Amino acid sequence: MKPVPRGEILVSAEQAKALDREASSSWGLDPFALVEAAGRACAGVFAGTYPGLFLNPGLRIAVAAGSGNNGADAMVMLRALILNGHAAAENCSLVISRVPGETEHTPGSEAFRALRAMGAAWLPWDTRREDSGKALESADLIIDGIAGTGLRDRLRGDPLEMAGLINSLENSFVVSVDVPSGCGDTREADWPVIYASATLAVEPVKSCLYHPVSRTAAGHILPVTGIFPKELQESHGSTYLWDWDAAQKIIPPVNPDDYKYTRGTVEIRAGSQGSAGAARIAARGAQAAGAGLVRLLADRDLYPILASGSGGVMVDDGDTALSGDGRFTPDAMLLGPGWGTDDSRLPVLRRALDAESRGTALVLDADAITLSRDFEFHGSVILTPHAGELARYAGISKEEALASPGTILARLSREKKAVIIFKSHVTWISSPDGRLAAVDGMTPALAAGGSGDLLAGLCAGIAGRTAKRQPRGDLFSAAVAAAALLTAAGKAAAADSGFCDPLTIAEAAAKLAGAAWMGGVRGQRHG
Ligand SMILES: NC(=O)C1=CN([C@@H]2O[C@H](COP(=O)(O)OP(=O)(O)OC[C@H]3O[C@@H](n4cnc5c(N)ncnc54)[C@H](OP(=O)(O)O)[C@@H]3O)[C@@H](O)[C@H]2O)[C@@H](O)CC1
Ligand SMILES: Nc1ncnc2c1ncn2[C@@H]1O[C@H](COP(=O)(O)OP(=O)(O)O)[C@@H](O)[C@H]1O
Repeated sequence: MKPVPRGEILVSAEQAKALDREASSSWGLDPFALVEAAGRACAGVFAGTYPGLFLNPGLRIAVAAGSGNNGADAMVMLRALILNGHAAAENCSLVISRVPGETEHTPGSEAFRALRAMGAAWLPWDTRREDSGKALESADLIIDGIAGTGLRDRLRGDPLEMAGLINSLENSFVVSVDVPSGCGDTREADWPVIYASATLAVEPVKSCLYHPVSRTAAGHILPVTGIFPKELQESHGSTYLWDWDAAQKIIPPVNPDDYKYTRGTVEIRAGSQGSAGAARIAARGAQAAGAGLVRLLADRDLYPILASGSGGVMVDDGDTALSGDGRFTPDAMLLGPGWGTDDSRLPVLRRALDAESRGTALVLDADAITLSRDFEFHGSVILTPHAGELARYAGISKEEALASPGTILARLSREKKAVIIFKSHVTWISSPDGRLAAVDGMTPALAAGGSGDLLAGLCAGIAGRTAKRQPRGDLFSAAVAAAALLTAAGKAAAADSGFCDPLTIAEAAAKLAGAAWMGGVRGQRHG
């Protein structure tokens, strides 16, 4: 049987703890074995990713360790770096929040004793603060193991002071183990956190790393694998991290014998005075995602502008044209990019929702999200809010949305019977059936007006294409693929053209989507 394409599993701290318990009771992996495996794997991944750091024979490394297993992981990592010849024990120090008692037998106490025996300096933060500070200040590399998934509430006390000092050091490389200390499932924007250069994300990767509010603290996220059996992780995770490589596989390619009507048809209502560009970008997005026909219904005063140079998009006068009165009934509709929130839009919205109740995929973006707030959906809607729009729509603050996207979206998707794409520098996607996904963004090329219009178009294009194959098909997959495609296109366009306009990003998306969904299907029909 072919494996189902999947992203990477993301878990909450609770799920990680449940996994640890099961690993111990059913797989013979006790905490000592897990810490040993995690710490060694962290050393391997880190040394493999940053070989240049270890060219310095006098490299000074300091571990900042709390009293839990996160600190133990960090100490085992240091021990492995020393044993593998990456650092000399006499150049290494341990800054610890608590000295383990002589009779204590925990993964942390054992790792501490091993390093002490190897000759690493050790400094308790509370009684030797000045020396501890000097050890951290003079380190080229700081390994942060102050607190991981055992964090309760916001950082306080000695760990907070240690984190404050580490954040003030500009010239050292800081690598956090598992999560940057201070980062947790409930972290809010003003909670202190270590800002790491890189984070060794011990599998299963913790979802809080991808909460928009904490993502920048994690720096370069490096997955550390080979610790838990895959089956065990699968049974504890419910959220997946998708990138374009994985996401393109969940959408079927076009068929060699497809015709424009069978490749998926899309109808778009977008643009108003002052934002005609949004309509053009959205329409190009739908084409770039592979739709066979795209029809744009624009306000009468914009119609002549948009119709000229429409590049294959069928542009019509939206004041008189009705949905489905062209040559095709759309497989997917998109309402909203640059549309305005005037009440005169409501009859069109009502008709679109009527079509949605009969199974037509409906993407509601920007102004259409605001307009549809009090309407009921029927399972075929995709909403694409950014933080401000989500906050208004759900009656919460922007900060809440950015801090706890999973919880908020899961509830809202279920209540509204809609797939939701929550856009920010990390994009989160939820489905009414409980599925959750994140797409890492961190692509500043997309932080420019028009990227959201492009996403809406890509989304409608993919939804139209898949709806043609399977009426009432999986809109969640379409949404995940669209978000992953936008990010990949943003990166590709930035690499080629630097700061570029959304139509250039649309061209990059068309290239990626074409390579994924048009190649390699010779002699084979799909769907
Ligand atoms: N399956 C996995 O994911 C695996 C997980 N593994 C690893 O175990 C880690 C979890 O270890 P854990 O449960 O022992 O707790 P941990 O993160 O070390 O935190 C405890 C420390 O934090 C401190 N502290 C807490 N709250 C605080 C606050 N508000 N403000 C200040 N301090 C606070 C607390 O202080 P204390 O309460 O002692 O004063 C103590 O020092 C996990 O992240 C991963 O690295 C791997 O080894 C194997 C596989
Ligand atoms: N720094 C970033 N990294 C990754 N993606 C980003 C970043 N900034 C913005 N984006 C993406 O760009 C799009 C912007 O959408 P939106 O704010 O609606 O823009 P507009 O309304 O101007 O089209 C979203 O898909 C968002 O996820």
